[in-house]
Amino acid sequence: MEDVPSSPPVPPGRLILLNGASSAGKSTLCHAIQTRIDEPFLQFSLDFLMFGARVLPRRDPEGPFSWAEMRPRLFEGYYRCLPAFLGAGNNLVVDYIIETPEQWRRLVELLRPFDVFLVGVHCPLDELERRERARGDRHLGDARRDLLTVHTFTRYDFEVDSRRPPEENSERIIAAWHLRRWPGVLGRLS
Ligand SMILES: Nc1ncnc2c1ncn2[C@@H]1O[C@H](COP(=O)(O)OP(=O)(O)OP(=O)(O)O)[C@@H](O)[C@H]1O
Repeated sequence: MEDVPSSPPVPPGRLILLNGASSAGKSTLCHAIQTRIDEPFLQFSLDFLMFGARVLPRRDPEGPFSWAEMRPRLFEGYYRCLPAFLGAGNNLVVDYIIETPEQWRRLVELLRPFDVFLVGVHCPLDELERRERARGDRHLGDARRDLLTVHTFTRYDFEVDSRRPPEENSERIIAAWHLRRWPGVLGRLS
């Protein structure tokens, strides 16, 4: 029987993962990276499932669905998408707010085999709260709550001060990404 020609194997995609408090400017930075970097990166944010595209049904306190029940399933589903996209050869630029050690452990477990560049996005509380108020689409107090813990779970491959313009920070992140060492911080975690 003749061999059926198969496609050459696709190398896994690379991940640039931005962690910082709500309103730190992560999504803005993801977009700035995407538009400047010299190869395609898909932006894939948990926000796309939470705030857009009618993925979630109603979740006001009176129901009819229990957000407390749905939340861990939604998050776990999102986490599992990341290695799926990377394994299929897609580069990803992702923003995330690490909230608990369990979340971080799960992400490390799923992402350890991949080339991950971990970026801490820092912003002081007064500026976070100014942005939070100006946006009007975020719950006031989320940024303050996040800031207490978000940077306590891991070290980073690179860090930025998000008071700097996103154009400047994205250029710095891209330059550092090109010079990254292997494995990165996430890959060196046990
Ligand atoms: N460097 C910056 N200087 C001033 N404002 C900024 C800067 N970066 C982002 N912003 C503004 O801050 C707000 C929040 O930005 P963005 O949506 O990127 O934050 P985020 O970290 O992704 O937030 P969330 O996690 O809540 O989705 C937006 O109104 C954005 O225009």
